[in-house]
Amino acid sequence: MTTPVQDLRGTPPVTDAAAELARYSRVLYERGWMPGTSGNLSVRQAGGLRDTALITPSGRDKGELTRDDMVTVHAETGEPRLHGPLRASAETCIHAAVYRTTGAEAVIHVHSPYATVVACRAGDPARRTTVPLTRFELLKGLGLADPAATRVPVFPNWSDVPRIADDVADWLRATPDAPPGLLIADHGITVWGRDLARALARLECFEAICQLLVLGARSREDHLP
Ligand SMILES: CSC[C@@H](O)[C@@H](O)C(=O)COP(=O)(O)O
Ligand SMILES: [Zn+2]
Repeated sequence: MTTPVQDLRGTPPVTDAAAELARYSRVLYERGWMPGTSGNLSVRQAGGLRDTALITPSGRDKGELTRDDMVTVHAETGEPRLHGPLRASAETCIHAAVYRTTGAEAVIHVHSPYATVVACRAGDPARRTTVPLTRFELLKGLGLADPAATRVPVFPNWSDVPRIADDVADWLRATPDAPPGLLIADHGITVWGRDLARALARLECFEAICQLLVLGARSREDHLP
């Protein structure tokens, strides 16, 4: 994908969540991280609407979305809140798993190339594995308790997506110091944060670290607890 990437920092502030989702989706599509309708984004609503989230629709070109395309779902179950013409992302349950087990307010899932290569190499079709990350300066961009080392989980890419969501929720409940992201084998990466800007910044760090790993940088395991 060679189209210039719109500079988020140069665009006017957006006041509503649905328009912000559309804007971030367009930027991620233009970056080449959401090819062929892949990828999905969501934001948890605030205040009295906190039990709901807005998420991108399923099967749509993520570079063409508008604020009117976003779907309202229950934040922690993923069930549709309002029934309209568009179906919520097929991976809504994974976003809901993150919302009910972390303090996340925004979740981004993309099929970015280097994270996907790492997820292919480290993934096991039958069980969860982990990728050790140590020493990389970019770890400081993940908001970790210990910025020197972490292990990123790689979940099996079950065809039954709710099974992936159950694996994710189980692991996040059992791993209080989990990094704010996960890999799905042969599939992609999901990252979260207190808002879309923070989730995007963390996604960029994950993708850049995965690029270093693919290019041959070694992440020694001898620093891991
Ligand atoms: C191009 S197939 C990609 C999908 O199977 C899925 O992995 C994905 O990321 C997007 O699903 P969606 O239901 O559009 O949110
Ligand atoms: Zn996907």
